[in-house]
Amino acid sequence: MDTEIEQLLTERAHVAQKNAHAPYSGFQVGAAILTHDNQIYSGCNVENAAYPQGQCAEASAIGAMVSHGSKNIKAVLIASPNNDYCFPCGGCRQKIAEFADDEIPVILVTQGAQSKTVTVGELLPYAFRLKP
Ligand SMILES: O=c1ccn([C@H]2C[C@H](O)[C@@H](CO)O2)c(=O)[nH]1
Ligand SMILES: [Zn+2]
Repeated sequence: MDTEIEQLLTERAHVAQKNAHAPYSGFQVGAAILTHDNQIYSGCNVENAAYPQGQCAEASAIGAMVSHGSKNIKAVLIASPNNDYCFPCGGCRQKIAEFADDEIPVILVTQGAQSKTVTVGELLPYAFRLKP
C-alpha cells in the first residue's frame, strides 16, 4: 500500500477512534476503508449498556461505506488503542470478506505507530461467500 494512502487512512481511523463510544470496555478502536473508487470511509466502535448490541469499528466503517453507495474494498486499516495490534473479531472478518477479495490488505496500526499488513484471505481462509 502506498505510504501516502496509508497515512490518510491512519488519520481518518484516528479521528473516528477518538469518537468511539466504549465506556464499558474502555477499548476505543478506529477503522478506515479505502474503496476501489478511491473514497475513504471510517468508523468507530459503538458500545451499548446491553452489551451484545455493541458494534465494532469495522462494522461502523462498512455501514458508512454501504450507506454512501460503495461496496468494493481496496484496503482496510484498523487503529488499536494500545501497542498491540487489534485484529478484527471473527464477525468482522466475515463482514469485511463480503466486500473484499482474499488478496485485499488489512493494515493494523498500534498507538505507537507500528504497522503490520495481512490479507483478508489470511484472516479468513475459505470464506463463505455467495457472490462469484
Ligand atoms: O477489531 C476490533 C476488536 C474489538 N472492537 C471493539 C468491540 C468492543 O467495543 C471493544 C472491546 O472488545 O472493542 C472493535 O471495534 N474492533
Ligand atoms: Zn468485530
